[in-house]
Amino acid sequence: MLQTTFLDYIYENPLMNASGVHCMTVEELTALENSAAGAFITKSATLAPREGNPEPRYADVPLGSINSMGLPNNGVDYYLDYALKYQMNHEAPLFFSVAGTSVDENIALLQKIQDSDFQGITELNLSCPNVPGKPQVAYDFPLTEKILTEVFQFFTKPLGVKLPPYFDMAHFDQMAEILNKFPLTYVNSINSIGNGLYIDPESDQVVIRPKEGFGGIGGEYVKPTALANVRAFATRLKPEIKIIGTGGILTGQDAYEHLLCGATMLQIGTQLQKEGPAIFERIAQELEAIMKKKGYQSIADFRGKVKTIN
Ligand SMILES: CC(C)(C)CCc1c(C(=O)O)[nH]c(=O)[nH]c1=O
Repeated sequence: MLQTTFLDYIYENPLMNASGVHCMTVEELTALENSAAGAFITKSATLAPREGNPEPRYADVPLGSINSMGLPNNGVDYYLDYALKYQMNHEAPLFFSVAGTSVDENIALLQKIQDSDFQGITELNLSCPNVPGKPQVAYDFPLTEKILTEVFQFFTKPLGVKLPPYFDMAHFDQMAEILNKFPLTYVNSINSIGNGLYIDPESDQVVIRPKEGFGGIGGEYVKPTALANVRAFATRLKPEIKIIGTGGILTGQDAYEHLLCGATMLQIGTQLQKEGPAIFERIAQELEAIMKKKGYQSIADFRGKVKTIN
């Protein structure tokens, strides 16, 4: 009932982890393999391993989470090694995330993947930092177009981009116009809402050490923004660019709403961090129950069919 075709492969369901959550180590990735998740993705990798920011750098809070991890990861070779082993005895394509801390590093990372035997799907995290004083890459439209132009000179494998949220109709239009120029497999929207601040009510203190407590926000807080971004891109991008919906998925109803907005695959971050991989079974069951109640046999029956008020 939840079968989902993505890039010519039929996944059991559209549910997967969001990059960064439960995907840093082989152990965590293996647990996702063994869960009810239809697919899964690795932690955004850089060329060299990175320690990341000093802890505490992640905090669960009542309505979501806040993080300023600083891109801790075991380096691209660690994840490529895992990916090449994984694809030897699994059919379902693995999603592989990369996030260079410079344009050059992004190109080097993708060149490495292009030259490898990796057969899965690559996700370029465009929330990666830019030169100090300039906004993240995905908020720098000319730079985004420059990077994608350079990438598609040599990269021929399936590629998606992970985007931060946008909050202005002109930005949806401008970003979609750029993305429509490239043979992208998908757009993953949204990444955490950048630079939020959470204060502990007991201690009057922020809850993460880096950046004086400023960090990306996930969880319930972000669903309306996530749904808007999914819908905005689903209605602006050429049909061959699919949408992966991420942000604020805690229940089957949240998953259903992302699908109504036009998402094909669904990524879960904060609530996976809170609940563990058992969440995939729960959300799959809740989503199936909603579909049954509404008389749908497949997701294709309602994907993208959110109603407006005419
Ligand atoms: C924010 C960056 C560190 C530039 C990229 C990695 C990342 C992080 C992170 O590793 O801090 N956290 C997120 O919520 N989203 C991300 O894309």
